[in-house]
Order: sequence, then structure tokens, then C-alpha cells
Amino acid sequence: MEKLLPFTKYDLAKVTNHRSGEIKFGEKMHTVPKDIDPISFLNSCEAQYVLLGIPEDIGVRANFGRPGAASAWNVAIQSIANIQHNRFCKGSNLIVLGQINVEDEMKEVEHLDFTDIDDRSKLSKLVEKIDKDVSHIICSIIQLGKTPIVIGGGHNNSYGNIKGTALAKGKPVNAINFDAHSDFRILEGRHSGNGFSYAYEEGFLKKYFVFGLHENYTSKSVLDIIKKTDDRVRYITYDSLKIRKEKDFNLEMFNALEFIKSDYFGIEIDLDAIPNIASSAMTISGFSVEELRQFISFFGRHRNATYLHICEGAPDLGEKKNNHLIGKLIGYLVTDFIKASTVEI
Ligand SMILES: N=CN[C@@H](CCC(=O)O)C(=O)O
Repeated sequence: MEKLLPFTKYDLAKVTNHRSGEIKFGEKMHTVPKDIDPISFLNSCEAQYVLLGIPEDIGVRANFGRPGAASAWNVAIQSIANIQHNRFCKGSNLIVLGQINVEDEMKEVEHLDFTDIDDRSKLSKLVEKIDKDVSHIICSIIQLGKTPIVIGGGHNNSYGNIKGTALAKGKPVNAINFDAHSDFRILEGRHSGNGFSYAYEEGFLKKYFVFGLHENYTSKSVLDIIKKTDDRVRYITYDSLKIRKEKDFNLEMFNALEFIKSDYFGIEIDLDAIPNIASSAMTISGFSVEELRQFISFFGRHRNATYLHICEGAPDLGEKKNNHLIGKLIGYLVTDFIKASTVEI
């Protein structure tokens, strides 16, 4: 895990606000001790869930998007460290592994211009480099029997999550994606809009379900491709669920689970599906936070749920005064996922 920047107990102490009479997650979560190999530590630690940050937005830049997703990890870990450790959820069930070291890559892209064809190709190459690191770390975590909770970063990291999971399990895996976009776009060089299509094309992704696609932001060509692969790729649109009310949210979650549950699956959450959450493709129309929480709680309950990835949140693009809110939202989602596994289906 050379590309891992471990989160130390001092880092954790710095972000935990101690209050007498209370126990915060930051006082109970595990960190990799200095001079101990992360793999040996993961192997010996009893906690099931492994927090990993990917503070990059190179895939978003390569997709003509607005940078900012690199800032989610920092605000997320600050919020998670200050959740109350109690009978409903225990901080001691989490290992804060750290973040993928993308400092050099982020420096390299500072002056790249995505409208320049050569620069765009450099951006895509850097995304490929990060893909390798993500898939390697995810594979190692899953091989040790742990459950990764990944905080992105752009949605390009779905590729590394899916590939790492498939390599660890020794077979292609499935994915459910709560998203306004399919990210199943053409293979034109890696970016945040084609993580799933690359994983599918390369044989790591078997079945894929997109939950809540926005009809206005899905191209005819993507819809045509999906139509031809109906046995393996399906979707339900946000508009049919929440606007025209032709479909029922709970029933469609059930149907989506029926589709993907035959194999291990990853739960992918793009925060651009939630209105007014700062992100590259921020929206004013979308699912509520409660619906998203119910979604994670529902899918996280299944024994084949193998990882959770929360991405595209970009606190740096939001209002300065309230940029902790994305961290707070991510904290709710992380604990909903952990709580879900105690009611396995
Ligand atoms: N991960 C996001 N992908 C979307 C972004 C859409 C946008 O920037 O408007 C996509 O490529 O379709």
C-alpha cells in the first residue's frame, strides 16, 4: 500500500472535539499504529469497516466538470470523528485507514486546461494512474474480509472500487448506483463520466443498476446502449419515480435489489443526486436526504453488499460558512450503512 497516506492517532485527535460526559467516534475509531504495516494491522484489528479517502478531482476535470470534490474527505472525517459513540452505532467498529496519496497528481493538474486536447489526455492518464492505486487498496481491504467505506473524489473512482472488489472476489461483481447520471458514457479516455462503462467493458462489472437517472441529463446514445444490454444494465429514472409517480420508490428499490443481489455488489452514491449539495453537477431537483438514507439502509442490509462509495460532494464549491454540512451528510450515510448490516437480509 505505498500510495496510502495513513491517518494517525494524532490526526484523529486533532479533529475530535472532546466534551466531558460524552464519547465521540474519534475516541474509539482505530488508526494504523506508527511503524506497523497497514495490512498486518487490518488483519489483526477486529473492526469491520475501513474508511478510505480519495481527495482528488482529476476525473471531474477530465470530464469538463467543476473541481472541488477533492475537499470532501477532510470535512467528512471531521464530522465522522464527532459522531456520538453509543448503543446505536459504535466508533470502535471503524478503522480510519487514511487517504490515497494524490498530492503529486493534484499538483500536476493545477495548470492543465481540459479544453486543450493534450492536457485532457494527460488528465485521463492521471485518472488511470489513480485507478490502479484505488483498485489495489480496495482489493487488499476486501481480501482481508473487511468492508471499505470510500469517500471520494470524483465518480471516476467507481472503476477502481469495482475492479478491486472483482479481483478480491475472483469474479465480476455487480453495482447499484444512486445517481442523476449513468456514468456509462463512451470509452474516450478515463474521466468521471465513464467509470462504470470501463469496468463493464473490461469484465469487472457484471450487472449494473442506476437508480434515479435524470431524464434531462442522459444522452440518447447512452439510453440506446443500455437498452441493448437489458440483461445486465438497467435503470429507473428519477422523473418516473418522483415527478410522474409512475413507480414506487420502495418497490423499485426491491426490484433493483432482486437484479443485483445474485452476486457481491458495491453501493455507489453520487451526491449530485441530492438538491443543493455542492458538487460539480449540482442540482436543484432530486431525492431528499431521507430517501438517500433509506436507500443505503435498504441495500446495506444485504449480505452481498461489499462496499460503500460516497462521491462527488464538493464542499469547496459551496458556501464557506456551511461547508461542514456535506461532512455531516456523509457521516449520516456512513452510520446508516454500518447500522444496516445488523439487520441482514
Ligand atoms: N460523475 C458525473 N458524471 C456526469 C457529470 C454530468 C455533468 O457534469 O453535467 C456525466 O458525465 O454525465
